[in-house]
Amino acid sequence: MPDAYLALETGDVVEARTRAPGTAQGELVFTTAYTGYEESLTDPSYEAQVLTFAYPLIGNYGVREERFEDDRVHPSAVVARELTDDVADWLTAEGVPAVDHVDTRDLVLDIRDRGAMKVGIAAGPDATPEDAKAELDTCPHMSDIADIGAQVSVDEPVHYEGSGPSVALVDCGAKGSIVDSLTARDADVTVLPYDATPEDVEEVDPDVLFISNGPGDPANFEAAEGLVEEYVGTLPLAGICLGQQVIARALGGSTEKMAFGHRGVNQPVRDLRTDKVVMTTQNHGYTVADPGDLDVTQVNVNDDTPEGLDSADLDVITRQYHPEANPGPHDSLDFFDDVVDLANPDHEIATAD
Ligand SMILES: NC(=O)CC[C@H](N)C(=O)O
Repeated sequence: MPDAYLALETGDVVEARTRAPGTAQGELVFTTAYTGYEESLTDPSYEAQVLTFAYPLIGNYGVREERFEDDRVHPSAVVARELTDDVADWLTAEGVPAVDHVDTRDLVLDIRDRGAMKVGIAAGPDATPEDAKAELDTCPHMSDIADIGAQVSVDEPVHYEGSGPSVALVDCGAKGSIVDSLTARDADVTVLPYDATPEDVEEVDPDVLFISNGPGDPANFEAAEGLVEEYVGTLPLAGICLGQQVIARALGGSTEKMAFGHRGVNQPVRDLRTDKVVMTTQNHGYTVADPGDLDVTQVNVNDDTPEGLDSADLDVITRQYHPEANPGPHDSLDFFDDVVDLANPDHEIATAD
């Protein structure tokens, strides 16, 4: 007997089994990643989304805090073919609804056909399809969640002492492993709130300004865009995922929503300078449509969307994918060497031509 329901924007109601009770709403997205569920479920970029795992069994190697990217679960609900008790217990304790016994192959095909869509979920002994529909009816469009940055960012600056270059990391929902990747290279990292002002940056007096990943529409991160406009040409700039999108927007470019985005750990990316392909971890639903003053240096092999933007003149390097590789292949960890090297006056940025 089903005791959970997913109300889709298609009008369909999908029956499921409750693994963690509650009601939830959000944008229904899927990841094809077959490992890394702890990292994905604690990735702030998944805020306000309902995460469907395309891989059929999730949780088979337990739940360990040392693999978390943040101190809480970010998707508003979780959908799978089968979730282990470890994951179900964790999500129950976190108060995040989770359902399984769903034909996720079918659901993923729906999302691919229709594009990312809103979903309402009701799970638990008293749940009804009407409860799920009521959640769907009040679910905002992702781009309309204007304060999404406030839901995922630090409130006050946080400092990680290091002997190397100073990096101001604007926290639009930063994954912990981005901080770790910088501190592992001796960077002195100050994490600033998503709405940091130029005065906040001046207090840090960084060598590099870094805009982090984060959830939702990059258009809702105006303060970070303002920092890029303020410091381009004065400070070297770097960005990952939402950071790439914010930097492109600030430098005369634009972003747009994708049909269903890229979420997984085997997205192929071609470097236009070397013609080499690397495998990457991705989690995004928006993309840079116009790179503005930046050069496209890397593209997605599947759909040609920009994966890397650089400018030697403006001193900027960005990636759309997640080079910190938690989870995922380690092919691109050297991006962080390049970020730290931006503080070196003799650094060189190789652009595509
Ligand atoms: N991981 C991210 O930073 C995601 C960026 C943005 N929220 C998107 O969905 O495209």
